[in-house]
Amino acid sequence: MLVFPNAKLNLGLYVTSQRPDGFRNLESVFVPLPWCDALEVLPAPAGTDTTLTLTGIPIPGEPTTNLCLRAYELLKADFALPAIRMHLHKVVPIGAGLGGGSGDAAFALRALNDLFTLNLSAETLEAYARRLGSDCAFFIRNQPVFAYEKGDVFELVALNLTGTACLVIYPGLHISTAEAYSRVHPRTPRHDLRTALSQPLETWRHTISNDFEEALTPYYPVLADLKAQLYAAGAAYASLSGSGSAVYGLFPGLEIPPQLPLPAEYQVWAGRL
Ligand SMILES: C[C@@](CO)(OP(=O)(O)O)[C@H](O)COP(=O)(O)OP(=O)(O)OC[C@H]1O[C@@H](n2ccc(N)nc2=O)[C@H](O)[C@@H]1O
Ligand SMILES: Nc1ncnc2c1ncn2[C@@H]1O[C@H](COP(=O)(O)OP(=O)(O)O)[C@@H](O)[C@H]1O
Repeated sequence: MLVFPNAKLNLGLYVTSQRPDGFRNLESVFVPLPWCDALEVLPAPAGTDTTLTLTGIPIPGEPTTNLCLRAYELLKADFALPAIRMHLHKVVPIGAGLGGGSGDAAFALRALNDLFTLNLSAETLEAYARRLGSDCAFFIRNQPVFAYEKGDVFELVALNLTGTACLVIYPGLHISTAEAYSRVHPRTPRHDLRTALSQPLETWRHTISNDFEEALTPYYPVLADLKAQLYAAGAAYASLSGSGSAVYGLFPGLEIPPQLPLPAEYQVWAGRL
């Protein structure tokens, strides 16, 4: 079975309070971004062990800690799964605020559910996904949502950005999510995100923000430079995604987003949502 785990963008992100479990409560709207990895999951030939092979962007850490294998181990603890062969071709930048690893994990759960006819509901798959990471559950249903608590409880939002031209720029800075959270001071959101997002997209730049952007820009000034370049190129809205370091711009009036003169080592996704 071949699946294409996509990434996500955060439209607004407010870190609202510290939780007793060490995590933070947040409010954000998550939307799918069609920047995709490729993941193949097959039953292993008889008598062979489970394997994961990797190509594409190198993933830090031992392959045994890869979220795809962790997803398999999680289900295997509860169901009599046979050994499998997995291959992940990594395309989505890592430590970018695009949830690439979380998408892989959720798509691995979904693929295993389908391949071995486990008949698990989306709700049950979300419960497994939550155990792999706060972002993972979003990718089970993979539709625009208002996310709150740890970013793993959702309400559907009536937001349709399908077809909107979008440019995503990853400047090559791997910002660890834990480091990013440690630099943010939780506070009450200045705006109600759902109300702000229900207004025309052109108003968002005055009403919606990402708390990580303010906290991280002093350490990584390139984030502000990229955002300014996106606005100068005509973006109606531009922001850091998640805990960075990817910055995106939305260009609702255009068929395709503009090209920016960026260093060759930056990774860029240009297309329509
Ligand atoms: C910031 C966000 C916003 O969408 O995305 P990314 O920038 O990573 O894509 C998410 O909250 C990232 O979720 P995820 O990447 O799954 O984080 P996890 O693996 O669960 O946690 C990594 C670390 O981040 C911190 N963390 C994460 C989520 C949360 N609600 N509060 C936290 O304090 C904790 O220090 C935790 O140890
Ligand atoms: N399949 C995977 N793809 C990407 N990162 C993975 C994967 N499995 C485990 N990881 C680990 O997860 C961390 C980053 O995850 P990722 O979701 O890309 O971050 P972010 O959401 O901040 O962009 C890295 O430290 C990486 O080692």
